[in-house]
Amino acid sequence: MHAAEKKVRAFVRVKPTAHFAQDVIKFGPDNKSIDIYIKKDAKKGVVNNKQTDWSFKLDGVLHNTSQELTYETVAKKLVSEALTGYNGTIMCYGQTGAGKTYTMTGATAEYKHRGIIPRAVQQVFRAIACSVDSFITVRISYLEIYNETLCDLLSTTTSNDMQMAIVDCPQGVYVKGLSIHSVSDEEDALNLLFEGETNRVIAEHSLNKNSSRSHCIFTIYIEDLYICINSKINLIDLAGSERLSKTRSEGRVLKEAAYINKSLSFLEQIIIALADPKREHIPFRQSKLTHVLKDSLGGKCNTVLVANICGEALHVEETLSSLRFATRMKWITTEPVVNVTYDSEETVKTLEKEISLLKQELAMHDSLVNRSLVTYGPLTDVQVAEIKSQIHKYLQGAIDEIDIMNFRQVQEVFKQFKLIVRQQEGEVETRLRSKYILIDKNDFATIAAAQKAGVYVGELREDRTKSLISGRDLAAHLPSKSQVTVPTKNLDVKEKARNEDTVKNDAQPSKPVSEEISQRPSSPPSKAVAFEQFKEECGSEINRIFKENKSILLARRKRSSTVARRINIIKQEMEDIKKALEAQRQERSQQGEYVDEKGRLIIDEKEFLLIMKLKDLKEEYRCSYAELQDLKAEIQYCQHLVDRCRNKLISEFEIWYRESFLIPTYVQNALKPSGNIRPGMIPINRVMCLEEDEQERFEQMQEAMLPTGPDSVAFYKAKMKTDQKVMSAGHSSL
Ligand SMILES: Nc1ncnc2c1ncn2[C@@H]1O[C@H](COP(=O)(O)OP(=O)(O)OP(=O)(O)O)[C@@H](O)[C@H]1O
Repeated sequence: MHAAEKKVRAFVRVKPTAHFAQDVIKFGPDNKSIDIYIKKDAKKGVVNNKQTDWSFKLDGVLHNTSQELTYETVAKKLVSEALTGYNGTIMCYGQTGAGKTYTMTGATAEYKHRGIIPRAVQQVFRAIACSVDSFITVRISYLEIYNETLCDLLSTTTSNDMQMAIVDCPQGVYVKGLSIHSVSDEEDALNLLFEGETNRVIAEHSLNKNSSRSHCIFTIYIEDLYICINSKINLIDLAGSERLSKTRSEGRVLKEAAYINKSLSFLEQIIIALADPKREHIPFRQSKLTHVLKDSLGGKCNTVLVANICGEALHVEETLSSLRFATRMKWITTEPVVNVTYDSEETVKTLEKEISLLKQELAMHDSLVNRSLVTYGPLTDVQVAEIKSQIHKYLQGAIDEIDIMNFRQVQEVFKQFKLIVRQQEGEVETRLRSKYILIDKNDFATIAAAQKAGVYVGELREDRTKSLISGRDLAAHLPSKSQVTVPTKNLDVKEKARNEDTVKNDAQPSKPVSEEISQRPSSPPSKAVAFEQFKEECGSEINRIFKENKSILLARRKRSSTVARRINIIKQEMEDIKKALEAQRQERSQQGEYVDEKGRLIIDEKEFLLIMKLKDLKEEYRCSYAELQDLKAEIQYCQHLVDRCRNKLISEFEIWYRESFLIPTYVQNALKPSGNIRPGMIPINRVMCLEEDEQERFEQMQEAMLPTGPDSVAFYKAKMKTDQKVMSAGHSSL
């Protein structure tokens, strides 16, 4: 991809102070230039050639500028370009205490004062939330360079001296051994930021007790798998740049200051070298800092520098040094390019070559098996129409097979079948809708109303979120008491039982939930007592159906044992008749048998009657046996319904009991009819956790009361989690 040349952008941010040296520091009206005036040193005598005033031109002067405006000016564009595949680097440079960390991370106690990193994280996740067809992954790393040692601020292993090294590779520089963490949302990313912050090595320093003596690089890696681009945003908080003499350091702090000075002066050298187009070799490897920043400074990256300065006259030397550094940075040119995960042009070429080879291979294969008419290109309209007609013939039974020609044709055949299935599904649904009313399965109120009115409510298997109510118009059916409630066969007893129960039900309407809440006893009643109450009130409908099914089952069982008894009697009677017939036959054979002119045996009337009786009994036996079989099937079916009703009754009772007597009042409020949670929707474990979990309650309260609105929730949640971790680490170390 062709890269357009760009300059590094440099801004200066002035830390607010009550003692601003207005005679020394002057801002230009364009808000881009800054002039420094130093009075001539009288001690140096009349001949004093030392320069006393300087003028610097930058991309912007941020004086008395809010964190928000600073972000808008410095970072917003760079972050949005990172989302389109450009690497970006933002660096804060300046003396200790000048506001680098404030600019980069910000004050973590207050959302309004958050710095560039949390805002960049928010911008990235907002962009992800807004994009419809992207598949973006975000990962985070946090590196610290302290005394020329690489340190992983987010290391998950206990020993941090795992071999970390800066590695140059064709894709750029990376730190081997640095942990990179996937994050799914803003809060996740902020958790890592705050965790890293607490891990930063803090050294005591005579200028600022909490001065950071290390360089920190927070990196956001973005990868869009959908459009195959990736990028990273390096957000760098450099160590204080003050000169050694001024720090009055000693011992370890002196050593730290020496390292810092060395790496920053190497950084300065690199910047001078980069700004010189004639320079061929840039000594990036001189220090860890410059090596890590190789991509960000001289590379294909958008780079922004913020020089943080103090406004007091006392710090004018450091201010001058920082402004010089910023001006030099502005000379550097970069060539930002989109990082494509793979070279699409090259891939297309390779694939085209492969396709043409495969086509040749196929043609050769076809000619070997004498298949000369096969084509492998996309199907024409005529070919698609031919396939359609074949499928219709196949479905009508006119043909038994569809000829398979090639893979495209097979795909088209499946596509056409799918279309036909969809079309038929649509027709079936239209037919169902003309006969039934579909209601949402979770719309318990409507379902309960329908059931109460005796309307059969079934479930559509294809779409389990819908329930099915028979009848064209629910309103028309609700008052009707004659609808079937349970999907049984024509069971005669159910009608009467239901009508009786429905009348009872109508006389005892369920109490509204809010009323129940207000009447809640101080301690929960025993389950046995509560169960009776439940059956009378909320569970009356399911209890009614349960009782109804049970009575049907009992009736069927009674009938079944009557029929079984009758079968046994018939069997006994048949045995007796068979014996009597046998005796008759023996008697006949002893007395001599008579036959008619056609040679058929003649029997007496008694024997004839016995045979007829046996025939009737056999028929009765057959019918009773068939009825018994039917009854057995019905009993099994009814038993199944009774079991289901019993289970439902018990499970609904359990939910009702917990929600009525065990859930805390503030959750009860959410369960009120006006609340967005309906009874039975909250898993009880979670509800009980809520009661125990003060933490979560606190979070809820925070969400409701945050002064800066819902945007700040992720920030405060992450902050709170980090504080808790620190506190618990503190407790455990006590
Ligand atoms: N623009 C600003 N507005 C308000 N307060 C600021 C601003 N800049 C810095 N501060 C405050 O000044 C103090 C020092 O700032 P900060 O810690 O950011 O300095 P630093 O340059 O990062 O120092 P170090 O080199 O030690 O990391 C902090 O208390 C910070 O809140």
